Amino acid sequence: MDIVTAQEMYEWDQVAIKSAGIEGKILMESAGRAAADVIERRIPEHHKVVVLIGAGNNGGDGFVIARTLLNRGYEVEAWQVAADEKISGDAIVHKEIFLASGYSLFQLNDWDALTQSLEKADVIVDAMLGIGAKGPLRSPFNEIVELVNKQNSCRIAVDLPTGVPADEGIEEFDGVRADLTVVIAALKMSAVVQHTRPFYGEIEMVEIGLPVRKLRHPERLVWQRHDVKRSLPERMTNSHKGSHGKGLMVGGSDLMPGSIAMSAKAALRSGAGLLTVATAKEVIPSVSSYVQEATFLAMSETAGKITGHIKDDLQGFDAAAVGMGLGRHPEAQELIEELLEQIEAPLLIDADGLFHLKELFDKVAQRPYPTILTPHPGEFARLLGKPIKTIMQSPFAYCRSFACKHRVYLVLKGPATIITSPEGKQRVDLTGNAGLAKGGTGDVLSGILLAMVLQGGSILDGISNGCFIHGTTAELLTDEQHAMRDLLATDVVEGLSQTFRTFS
Ligand SMILES: NC(=O)C1=CN([C@@H]2O[C@H](COP(=O)(O)OP(=O)(O)OC[C@H]3O[C@@H](n4cnc5c(N)ncnc54)[C@H](OP(=O)(O)O)[C@@H]3O)[C@@H](O)[C@H]2O)[C@@H](O)CC1
Ligand SMILES: [K+]
Repeated sequence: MDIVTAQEMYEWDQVAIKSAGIEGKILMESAGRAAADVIERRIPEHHKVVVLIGAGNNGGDGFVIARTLLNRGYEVEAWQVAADEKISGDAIVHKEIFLASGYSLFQLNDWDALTQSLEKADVIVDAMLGIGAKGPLRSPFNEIVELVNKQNSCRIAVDLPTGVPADEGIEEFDGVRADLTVVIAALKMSAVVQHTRPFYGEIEMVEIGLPVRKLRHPERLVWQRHDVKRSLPERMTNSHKGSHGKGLMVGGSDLMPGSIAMSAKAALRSGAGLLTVATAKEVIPSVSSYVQEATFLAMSETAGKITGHIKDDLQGFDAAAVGMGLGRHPEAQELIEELLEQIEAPLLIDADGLFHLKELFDKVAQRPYPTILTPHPGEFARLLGKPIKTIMQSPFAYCRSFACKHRVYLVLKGPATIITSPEGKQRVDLTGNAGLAKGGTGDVLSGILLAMVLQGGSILDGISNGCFIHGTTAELLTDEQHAMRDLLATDVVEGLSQTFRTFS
């Protein structure tokens, strides 16, 4: 599923009109009818529907929705909330069809009448503004949005909730708080950005007949189950442990032995062939009691933290991960530096491994092998030297410029995890739930990602699949055995087999 900016959506529109000869009014008819189908499926026949119609093409969709629902016998009041002379483009055509079909249109001459109508409505359809909204809402839209948000009715937005910007990066706005948004043709960026996402409510996308093969796809999409099915490497029946990669995991300390233990177990549960855990000597017994399948490399330590250099040969590994439970002591920086220089394979850096990374950016960019960074927003903010709030208002832009500049794969973790390649391709993983908001789940994710990288295929597909599998496991577990409150990172490790079975 593509994620587009308003500009990209307008370009698609032009391709449809100019290259494929699909007129705008046909697209509008398709959009409106498809949205009406969604609405019809959601509401009982006796429900009273009010459709709020603006002046542009979003309003045009509204005329089609109102007519379609009236044709199908619903009780609908269509309210044109913009002045007649403002109605523009294809919306004029659909207003004429609406009127010529014998239906009456309410106009905003009397606020009391609109208020009463909204108060009586079971469903309010918001077709006032879509991707064409610019700047803070002007009158009467600002007042109407406030009024709509006060009602107890079900609010269904068309394309995007009125007032919500389509793109990222806009902080100040007020918008309709929708229960459901029927998204037209592609997800708009704001649908997955933290501060705008809640305005959308549930999301359902409709297809409107755009010429998909002719469109320039933005290399920014939601990674879905069918993508995982298509790209997850198959396990051959004649494979052996060496066929699935030899991984190295470096981290752990006396006060955080669980991090690396869960990470290692998650890697093995996700298909890693062989795994070596390099950790402080005194930590090995507690890690090995949880992960019997791993081998160990005892690192020299001071006060329970890894301090020494890796003496062993690092050449034989197919991928490595570092940082889980490592600690933030100064010697950790030297260790990371050493791994950046010596690991001749993909290297994933997580958690405490990211703490000193700012000082090592030049080493990261110089690596001729892939580097994968998996920060949460706080860690990413530290890497960028900017406030979390600033970054989370424009996460796509910050992720892309960072990944391209430092030549890394970046996994910005969150309810909408953004995965970016060094070339700037972006995928969003929307799986998972609040059950994952717990200590240790990040370590589990790192283990899964290491295993995915070890098993071959493209790195971008592998880490996208890993994020999907991690989130889906939480969903499966909270659907069946667990509540979000009690779900633990170790449950996710043990639940992985359930998820993998859905892909076999
Ligand atoms: N493939 C496609 O693209 C398809 C698109 N489709 C649909 O078209 C929608 C995009 O339509 P669009 O471009 O006409 O913009 P739209 O959202 O209706 O807004 C424009 C109106 O808003 C007004 N306005 C702006 N800012 C404002 C503010 N702050 N406060 C108040 N008013 C403000 C502006 O007024 P103006 O600034 O011009 O005075 C103008 O009247 C899209 O979301 C989808 O639903 C489908 O039909 C089929 C295919
Ligand atoms: K809308």
